[in-house]
Amino acid sequence: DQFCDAGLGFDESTCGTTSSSKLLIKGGTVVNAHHQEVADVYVEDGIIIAVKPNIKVGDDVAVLDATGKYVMPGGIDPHTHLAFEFMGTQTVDDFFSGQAAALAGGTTMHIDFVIPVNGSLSAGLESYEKKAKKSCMDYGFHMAITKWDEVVSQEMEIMVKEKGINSFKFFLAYKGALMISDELLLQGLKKCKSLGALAMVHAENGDAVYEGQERMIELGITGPEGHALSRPAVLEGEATSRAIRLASFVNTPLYVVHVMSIDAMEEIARARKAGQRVIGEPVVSGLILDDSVLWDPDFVNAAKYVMSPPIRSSGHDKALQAALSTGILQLVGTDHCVFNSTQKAVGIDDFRKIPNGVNGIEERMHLVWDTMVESGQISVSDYVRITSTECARIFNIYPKKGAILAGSDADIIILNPNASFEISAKSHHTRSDTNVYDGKRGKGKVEVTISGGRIVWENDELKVVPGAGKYIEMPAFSYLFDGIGKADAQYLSSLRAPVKRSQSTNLHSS
Ligand SMILES: NC(=O)NCCC(=O)O
Ligand SMILES: [Zn+2]
Ligand SMILES: [Zn+2]
Repeated sequence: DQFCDAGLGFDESTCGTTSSSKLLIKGGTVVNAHHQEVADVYVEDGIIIAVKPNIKVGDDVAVLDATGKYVMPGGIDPHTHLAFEFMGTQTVDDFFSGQAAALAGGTTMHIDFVIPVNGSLSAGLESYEKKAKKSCMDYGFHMAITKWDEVVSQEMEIMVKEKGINSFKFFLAYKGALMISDELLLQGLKKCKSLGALAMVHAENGDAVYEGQERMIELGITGPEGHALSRPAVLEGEATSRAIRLASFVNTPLYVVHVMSIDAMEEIARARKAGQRVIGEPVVSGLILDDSVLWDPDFVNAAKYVMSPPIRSSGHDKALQAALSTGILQLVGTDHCVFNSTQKAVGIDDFRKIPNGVNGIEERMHLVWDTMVESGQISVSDYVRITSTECARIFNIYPKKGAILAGSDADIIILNPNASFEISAKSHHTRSDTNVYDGKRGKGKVEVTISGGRIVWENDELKVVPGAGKYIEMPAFSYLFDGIGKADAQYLSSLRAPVKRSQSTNLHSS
């Protein structure tokens, strides 16, 4: 058995496999999204075989003592960008380094966004399949739609029916690059609905953002603060509202990615209250940071926080936390999209050129625990729901993922609520030289990560194997589509009801 250390100087070519295929986790509190109990968890060949008290095993089984600790499903990050070519450069984390960082922080699966090549979905998928060959943990794909024609429409069908992709992202921002029109969004929503695929939106008004950027430059505001000032929350609220209303018009479920503001969150709350199927995904940066950092006189420090939609002023963070704890927002992502300080420095004289994106894949599980559970805002079960189970349900891979149940994949973490964590750009596992959470400390530490039945993180050591990660196909028609057809049928029959008109007295022939 040979493992690979994911630290600096790692040589992917020298790695072998693997650890004991039989594992018993003893005496921990096993937490699922709807239940928790003290029990043992027995794992064989990457699958959970049994969850019950006092499981007896032979000497050939590796035993982990989890007494006094929580045994939970590994995190699933619904929103990442690894090896992403964006704004003239490429993210520093690829499918190996990003996933290694994830495992060190208790995340055992992520869903990344395939970007089409010149609008071609199949070319985009081919390129991401190559990038993902070095994966050391399980992953799935969403796909962006960047242009519209008959070929794209047919390729969407292939992606869903043959390639295991059940979600498509529409960018309403990044004018001149990824941004699409309302006309395309409508076509895309209709196609998603017919395929049982989930439409996702990056909700900012890209035309207005462009206008806001011009304004800032005219005013001579060229630093990172110009990023926040040029794309205020009202533009996120507008695009969120527009996308939600168009999804309502088509009657198809909608997933709003990186909800960063009260404005966007309130649009989601309103729609959900009216019975619409809208999912809201806050990301860790929006939950715990505020935009004061963008005014830091040190460019390197300010630029590392540039992402879109921008991190908002203090108050939005707390409101998003409250929305998460009360079910207005459903799950937490990261939008992990990392550029180092040299890459960010391209925008030293013009904030519009700073590559957009922040880290989070390694930090999400700790920061959500500390912010939401330690503070008393949510229960441990709800923690499992918002970091893992809800994602698995939305993308239709539950209970293979997102649960500690017999038959589920053995993606498991052991979290010690009495230990503490500290985040540092010096010791983190992403390839970036900066970290937007540098210096943050908190309670609750992921002491063990098990991925596909193998212990990959223990005693602060990472042992990962490139190529060990599997592509997880995600079937269409998740629970979000249940009943959509019935609602359509009711609507249609209401339209077909004859209109009773009396003979008009004003119409008479001469
Ligand atoms: N969010 C961000 O700034 N970068 C990644 C691309 C996106 O998700 O919009
Ligand atoms: Zn986005
Ligand atoms: Zn993103």
